[in-house]
Parts: sequence; C-alpha cells; structure tokens
Amino acid sequence: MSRFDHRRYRPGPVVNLPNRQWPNRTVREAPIWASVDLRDGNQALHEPMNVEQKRRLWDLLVRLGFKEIEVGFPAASRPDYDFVRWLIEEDRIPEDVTIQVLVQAREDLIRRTYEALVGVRRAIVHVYNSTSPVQRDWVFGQDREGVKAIARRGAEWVAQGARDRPETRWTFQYSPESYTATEPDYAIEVCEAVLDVWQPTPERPCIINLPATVEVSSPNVFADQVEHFATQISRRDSILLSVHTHNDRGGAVAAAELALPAGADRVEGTLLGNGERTGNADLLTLAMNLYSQGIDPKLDLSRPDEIVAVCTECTGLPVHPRHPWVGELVYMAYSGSHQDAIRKCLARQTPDAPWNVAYLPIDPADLGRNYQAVIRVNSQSGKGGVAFVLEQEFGLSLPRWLQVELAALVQRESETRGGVLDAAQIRAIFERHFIVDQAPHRLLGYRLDRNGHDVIEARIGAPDGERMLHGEGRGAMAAFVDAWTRWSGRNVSVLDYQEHAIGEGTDAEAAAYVRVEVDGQAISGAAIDRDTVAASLRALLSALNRR
Ligand SMILES: CC(=O)SCCNC(=O)CCNC(=O)[C@H](O)C(C)(C)COP(=O)(O)OP(=O)(O)OC[C@H]1O[C@@H](n2cnc3c(N)ncnc32)[C@H](O)[C@@H]1OP(=O)(O)O
Ligand SMILES: CC(C)C(=O)C(=O)O
Repeated sequence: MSRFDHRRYRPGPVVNLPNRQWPNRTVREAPIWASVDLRDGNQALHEPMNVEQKRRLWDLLVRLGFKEIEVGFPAASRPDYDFVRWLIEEDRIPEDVTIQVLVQAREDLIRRTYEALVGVRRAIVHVYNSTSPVQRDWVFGQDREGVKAIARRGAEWVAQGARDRPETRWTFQYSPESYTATEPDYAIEVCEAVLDVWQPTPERPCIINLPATVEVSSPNVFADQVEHFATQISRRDSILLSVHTHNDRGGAVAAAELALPAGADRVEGTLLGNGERTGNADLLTLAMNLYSQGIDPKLDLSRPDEIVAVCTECTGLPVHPRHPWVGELVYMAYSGSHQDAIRKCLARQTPDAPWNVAYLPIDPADLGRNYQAVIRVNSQSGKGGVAFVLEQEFGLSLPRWLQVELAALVQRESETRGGVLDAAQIRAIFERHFIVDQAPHRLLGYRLDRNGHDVIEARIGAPDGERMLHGEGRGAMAAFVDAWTRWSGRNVSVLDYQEHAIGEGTDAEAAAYVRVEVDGQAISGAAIDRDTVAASLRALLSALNRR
C-alpha cells in the first residue's frame, strides 16, 4: 500500500447543531484581542527570543493597542521568568494592559508562576491541560475522570495561588487543550469542573479559551463547536469565551472569524500568524479584515512596515510578499486590465466618498503604502520595469538602447536613496540625464531649406553668446550634424534615431531619441517638443551637450 493513502485518516469530530445561529449573525465590533506572540509565538521558534527581543516585541504590542498580552510561560525557562520580572520591576505594564502567563496544571509550575508575578497589579493566569482521546490515552494514560481531575486540581492550585496574593487583581483562564479534537460534551464537563472551583461571577468573570490546538476541520465546524459550547456551558454570563485557532489547514483566520458570530468574545493569536507548526490566527489579518468592513479594529495598524520589521527581527522569520494586507506585493497590480481598472476608479474616487476601487479592498495609503498599480521600480528592477512605467504613466516609448542606459541610472539612484522609485522620480531621472538641450548649448531657432538636399541655418545659444551654424545633408538631422561638425571640429555621426507622438490631435507632442557617436564615443539624448523637427534637433543637441 502506498504511504500516500487517504484511508489512513479520519475526519475531525463534529457537533450536531441543526439549529445553528451563527450563519445568521453579523459581527459589528472587534473582539477582545489577546496577543500570544511572546508565548505561543516564542515557543515555536528555532531560537526562542532573548529578553531584549521580547522587550522590543512587547513595546510594539503595547503601541499597537493590545490590552491583553500573554508574556510567556515563566515557570518554563529563565528568559521567560526574567522577562516577567522585568515588566513588573521596571513598571513597564501600562495601566490599561493586563499581562497573561501560561502554565500547565502542575502544582510546582503554578507555584513558580505566582512567584514570577509577585508585585503585579493585575494578571491573567492561564492554566491548561489536554482533553482529547489521543492525549488522554497515549500521553497522560488517564481516563476521562483522570483528565478531569488534572483540570480540577490545576484550577484549585491556581485559585490557591491567588488567595495567597490578594494584593493583585487576578483573572483565571482555563484551556481544554486540543478542544476541537475532544468530544464536545466531555470538554464541557471538564470546563464545568473548573468553573465549580473558580465560581466566576458576572462581576469577576473567568476566561474559558477553546483552542483548535491542531486545526482538524473546516472553519464552519469550528463555529459549530464554539456555538455548541457557548449555548451549553453553565454560567455563560460569568465567562469570557475565548478562541485560540491554529492554521494547520490554512483556516486559522477564518475559524476565528466564524467563532465570533458563534459566541466568542475574545481571540488569541499572533501578529502575522507566527506560532506552532503553520502558526496561530494572524491578528493583524483579522483586525484588518474588520477594518475593511467598516468596523473599528481597536488596534492601530497604520504602520505595518514597523510591525513587519519588528516581528522579523524578533522571530527571525520572513514575511511572505503576498501576506494579506501587509505583504510587499499586495497593493501592486501586474496585469494590464487590473492596472487599467484601478486607474479609472482612482480617477473617480473622491476623498470623502466610501472607498470604491476595483482590485483594492482598502486605500493602501491607510497603511502608509503608495499606490503602485503598475510596476514597482527599485534597485532590483531592470529596463523592462522602467520602460513600462514611462510608457504607462507618460506615453514615452524609449528605444532599447536608452532603456538599458536609463535602467542603470535608476538602479544607482534607488540604491543610493534606498527603496522604491515612483513614476515621477523615474521620469525626473530620465529628463535630468537625457533631455539636456538647454546648456551649454540650446536651439534658439532654425531655418530649413528642403530642396531634395536640405540646408539648415540653426541659431544656437552658447555660454559666450549666440552662434549661427550652417550645414547641409539628406534630412534635417544630417544637415544639423554637418553644421555642428563644421563649427565644433568634432567628428559626429548618428547611430540611431527614433521618434513617436505623445498623445493625439492638436495637443500631441513629439518625443525624439537619438544616439550619436562623437569622436568615437556613443552618447544618447532625447527631447520633447510640439514640433517634430525641433524635437529631433533638440534631441541631437542633448546628446552633444552631454559630451
Ligand atoms: C498547545 C500548547 O502550545 S501548550 C503550551 C506548550 N508550551 C510549552 O510546553 C513550552 C514550555 N514548556 C516547557 O518548557 C516544559 O514543558 C516545562 C519546563 C514546563 C516542563 O518540563 P518537564 O517537567 O520536563 O515536562 P515535559 O514537558 O517534558 O513533560 C510533560 C509532563 O507533564 C505532563 N503534562 C503536560 N502538560 C500538562 C498539563 N497541561 N497539565 C498537567 N500535566 C501536564 C505530561 O503528561 C508529562 O507527564 P509525565 O512526566 O508524567 O510523563
Ligand atoms: C495552551 C493552549 C491555549 C494552546 O496554546 C493551544 O492549544 O494551542
């Protein structure tokens, strides 16, 4: 039998919920966000964060507006313990922020956890034990009663620790780990045992957190499981119902979203979805999803580049360029029809009207992003991108040799400036380097006799006054080259020349590009003029001035 055989697997548990209500409900406000970046995110790293990195990430989480932050598993490791002590001793926890710590339902670990929390104003003590059949049978070697007893004893030790330190305002949290793989009624039974110990009230609620420790079904099944729990558990008014989803099937965000109409008040997750295996629910995506529906996300995500920078630095993990809302590429359109639609919509979008732009679910400017529906040109871009931008934005179709020269200059400038160059900047580079038809020499006027053999008289402004140049040849350019050669004594020949119209009708202009050889050296020049001949002569002059 092949190893790739679907018959080895079974579907995750489902609840029978024929009267489910969640599909008919609409979410109208943000849930309580609880960041677990410094715990679940941290425990999933090849190299866990050091205290300095944890401080950086903590500062970011506070700046973004998280009010509940799981800061670690202080009984597990020295850095986690020290970080909690630093927060407390250095008074780094703002008045409106509550820290949360995780601990297994083990007496010694719970004792150590409370030691780590001495002196804290307010904290959430989060205790958990796993409840699924595989964990009961194969990890804990306990039956249902045995695993329920672990939870009950854990709850008692947590309650005792709080009684011993009445100076702190404690909130208790319990997670039946692997909830989604647990028989739904049994999970409720375990949670009831915990609630019996804690005796929460509406004034002093506790948190029950339902984890999809491993995502084993689709988000609608998770929503059913949450609604089932929310409607069957006792003392619902004394519980803040929390969810903690993982992304094994790629549905962590969707599962958390559907859990909200199903009854969840609170969502645990991480910035950008870091966490065990495929990660946790990405809180940034969840919050931006709400924002894009016109709901206040209650987080300030307006500087995503800072979020990405800090997370990347602290976790060592890259962010995918197509990561929802914040990826480098998510506000760029490569395909012509998208670019066209975006350009047309943006032209009609007024600042005060509801956002209504095809292909752009929000205004990229809200996240500090530039609108770049075309190609983004940076130091990594080649001549194709540069040419595309000039063509799309300004109707300038550069010949290949000029594309090559310009791309090198654009690349050098973007390396110096760092980052991206927009269309206007690229045009400015083009004009600065190739449209050099004003100094030291400029064309003040010309007279052309076209009698089979062209004769030109060109009036040129030079640093030391005006000059009248005379020349002849086949065509205006040849005549001008002849005039210049006679006057300057240089050996000039035209290697290539191209021109095209910009725009249509009476407003059309002519763009001319010329490549000449002066005393053996190839030089390019360009010009734009309403008159085609003037454009070509000025392009020549641009090249000659660049020598
Ligand atoms: C799904 C989640 O993300 S849960 C969070 C998981 N996070 C972490 O584990 C990170 C931090 N943990 C650690 O560093 C370590 O587990 C420590 C330091 C806390 C404990 O280490 P150790 O004492 O060596 O225990 P270890 O974790 O290897 O063994 C687990 C033991 O605790 C038991 N146990 C595991 N989880 C729990 C729990 N939640 N409640 C009670 N007992 C538990 C296991 O059954 C096992 O018991 P056994 O020794 O009788 O077989
Ligand atoms: C401890 C719990 C909440 C957890 O991290 C999980 O189950 O994934």
